[in-house]
Amino acid sequence: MNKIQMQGLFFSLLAIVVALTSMLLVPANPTISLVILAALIFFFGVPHGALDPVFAQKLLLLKSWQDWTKFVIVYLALSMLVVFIWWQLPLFFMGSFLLLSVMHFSRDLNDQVPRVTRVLYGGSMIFLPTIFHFEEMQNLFSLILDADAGLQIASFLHVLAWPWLVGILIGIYFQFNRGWLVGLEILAVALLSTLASPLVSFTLYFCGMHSSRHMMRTGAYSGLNFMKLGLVSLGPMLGVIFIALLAWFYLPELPNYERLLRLVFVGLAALTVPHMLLIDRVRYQQ
Ligand SMILES: CC1=C(/C=C/C(C)=C/C=C/C(C)=C/C=C/C=C(C)/C=C/C=C(C)/C=C/C2=C(C)CCCC2(C)C)C(C)(C)CCC1
Ligand SMILES: [Fe+2]
Repeated sequence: MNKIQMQGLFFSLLAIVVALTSMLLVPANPTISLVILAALIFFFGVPHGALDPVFAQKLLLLKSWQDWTKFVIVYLALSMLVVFIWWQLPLFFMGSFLLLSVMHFSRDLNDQVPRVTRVLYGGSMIFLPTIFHFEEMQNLFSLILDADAGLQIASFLHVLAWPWLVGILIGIYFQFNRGWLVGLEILAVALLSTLASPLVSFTLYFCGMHSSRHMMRTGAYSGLNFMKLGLVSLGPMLGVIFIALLAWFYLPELPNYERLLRLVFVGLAALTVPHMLLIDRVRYQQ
């Protein structure tokens, strides 16, 4: 079993345990839970994007400091454009963000898995929570956008959730026949997103699967060891802290829960666009 397979196995077992025990957990104070989840996302999820310079250097052939400056400006401009769209066209913003996320998450699985199964896997984090946690999902989307848009998005996801579940169960069945471990990974993500509360399931998936796997692949792609990858990510992580502090003060005066929720999800959406544009190219050139 190679390192990626071990990561997949470890994540799957943890996700299944969390999914099955999540019903027994007593609901905690929402603001404190959100602070803990946001910290986990920051320390274990965001660093996978902070490694984007590794890909940028190889793919865009960045050499001089002028090249790097241009890269940083374009990256920041794309992120700012996303924030502008959230502000002006909330429904369009969320629809596109969710669609891009499905495509982005589907790349956790390797190319040997049929595309339709990968897409079903990538969307499970987004569609399946509306089956048993509709109200919580509606509430979260309403806080990030507004009450109207929140209801529309959650209802749309809810309509597709059952067919999505049936589709993914069929995908899991076929995948188990091809290779049990990938089948187990898909099953774990499907169980986690259906049963656990949406923010817990997203955080565990994002840190334990999406981000961990991407960081391991980045190590293999670049040949850099853990220490060197840490050094590469330091600059972008400091950049993110700086931008997050600025954003916190510019966000309108809202209750802390709402403010933090917006910071996390609008922030992730803003970073997703340049991050995806870069990571997509890696796929095509490999
Ligand atoms: C390099 C660079 C940098 C940095 C960067 C970074 C650090 C990145 C990162 C990136 C990242 C980090 C990415 C991420 C992604 C993410 C995603 C893709 C997500 C998704 C999500 C979702 C889809 C969700 C959903 C939901 C909601 C919204 C609500 C509730 C429920 C749920 C959960 C379902 C800077 C800017 C400094 C500068 C320039 C250069
Ligand atoms: Fe990513």
